Amino acid sequence: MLPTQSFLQLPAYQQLQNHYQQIKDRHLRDLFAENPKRFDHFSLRFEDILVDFSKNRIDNETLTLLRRLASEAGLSEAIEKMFSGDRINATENRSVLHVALRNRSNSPIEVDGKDVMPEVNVVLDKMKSFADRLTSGEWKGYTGKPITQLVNIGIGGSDLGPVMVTTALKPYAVQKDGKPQFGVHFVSNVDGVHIYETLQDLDPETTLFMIASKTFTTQETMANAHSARDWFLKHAQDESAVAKHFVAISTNKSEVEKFGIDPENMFVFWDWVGGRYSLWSAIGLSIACYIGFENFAELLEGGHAMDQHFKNTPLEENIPATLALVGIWYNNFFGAESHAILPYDQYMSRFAAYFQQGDMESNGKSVDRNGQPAAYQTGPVIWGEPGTNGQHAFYQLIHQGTKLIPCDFIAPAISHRPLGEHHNMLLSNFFAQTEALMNGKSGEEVVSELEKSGKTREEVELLMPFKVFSGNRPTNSILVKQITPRTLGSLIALYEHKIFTQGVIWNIFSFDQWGVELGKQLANRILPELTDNQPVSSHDSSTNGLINYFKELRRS
Ligand SMILES: O=P(O)(O)OC[C@H]1O[C@H](O)[C@@H](O)[C@@H](O)[C@@H]1O
Repeated sequence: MLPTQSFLQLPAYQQLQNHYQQIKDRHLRDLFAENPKRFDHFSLRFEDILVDFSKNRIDNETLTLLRRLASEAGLSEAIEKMFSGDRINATENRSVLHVALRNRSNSPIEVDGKDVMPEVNVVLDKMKSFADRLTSGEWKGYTGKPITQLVNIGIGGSDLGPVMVTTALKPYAVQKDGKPQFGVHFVSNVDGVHIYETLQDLDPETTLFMIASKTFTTQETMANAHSARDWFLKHAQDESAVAKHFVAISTNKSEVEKFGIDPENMFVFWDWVGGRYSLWSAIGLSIACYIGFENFAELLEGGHAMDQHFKNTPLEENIPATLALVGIWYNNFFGAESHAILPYDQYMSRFAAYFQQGDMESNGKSVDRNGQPAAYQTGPVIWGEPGTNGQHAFYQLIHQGTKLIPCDFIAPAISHRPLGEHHNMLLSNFFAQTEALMNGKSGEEVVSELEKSGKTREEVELLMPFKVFSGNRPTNSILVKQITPRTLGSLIALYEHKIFTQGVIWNIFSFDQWGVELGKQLANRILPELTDNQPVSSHDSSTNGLINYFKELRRS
């Protein structure tokens, strides 16, 4: 690995620190008053997606310096390396090519001198033909009935993407008799409750399990897959029936065979696809079956279009880079520790959860690419819920709490389920929230409001401080025409590239995830200790105490 320059040593970092001193006390209200064209200057469009980042505590100088930071960190070289198959995931010695999975131009992308596109296309064709056979009813269960229920068994990257996309694109589900043709279910947690509850309403004759695991060794997924197989065989009583009801999605052929899944029913992907970037690969099989392959291809198209934008657009107009830089501004200069993603679309209810993995597993790192401790903040805590639910839960803290929480508000102009005034009501909240967060409400405004409502002078004085909103709380607004497969593909890719850009600037490796290993190792060590009721003494006093109390409780 070549030594890389620390984030803190980038010349623009120092300049930004000085600039921060000038801007930190400026109020967004004043920035807007000074520049009536602020929206025009600080918003970007991509197809029908509008990204308004004008309600941020930035001016032209901020953006100039942030862009300089990106250039000094070598962002364009890094983009070039990713797209050309360089092994940028250095700690695992792997290329990072989710962009190849959605490379609809089909231009060659090489890993070690070999174009990966032909094999990508072979798998896409296999997915298409499988989805078509399920939909047409040609693929039948062991008693000759067509499949009606799909169960994806996977966790992390082999679960969250398909969950999020099938939820977001439910209006595109393949229809039969006026209803989605397939029920789609996701089992991830090793808690037996998850598989138990899922199987309750399923009929083994019409259920198809997709065992999704890059490694095919993940404890949770293997446990759930074996329980599903046991449940299935209890009914089918015939091993040969498994082939009609279990398919595998993995990079690990030998483990798939060991499990007993016919290699014919295996959909492969490659080590250059990171788990949290894998919904575009065969991991998206449940998506392709549920919404139909044409719509899945549209999702890929949308992702590809955003890839082209990211790769070919100068920093001044580059949407993922701009959102990344604005995020760095708060994370590293204002000291913001978290970032909220707030979709005003019920179908997008899992979007924030999806990017909890996407962002936090990628950029939750404290060692830089030189192997040195990163003496600065890296990835933020990502969280969020759909609007308007969040408003009645945690927005209090965003509006009046002591923490600065930059937020992304996302909304479609057109609802898939227009119903009376619902969508206008939803969108009025979307617009109102970012306005309120920006402007706040001053002491004078509160006093005049209270006086108008007939409060006494004493009451006004008492209440005033609690009703003041300081405002100056930053937001991005992302407004799209409608959440279509293409738009969703672009939005996902937008966030992926935002994460990538931030990782480059923080000089960290965004595509490994060593931090998930230790807990797994220790759980494997503890599991055999739980088989009997003998007290344990091999751990620290807290862990011993907990294990021993657990044994006592289950015995009594
Ligand atoms: O697909 P697999 O191999 O079952 O891994 C599932 C998940 O395991 C770990 O938590 C991490 O490595 C994740 O990135 C991954 O998505």
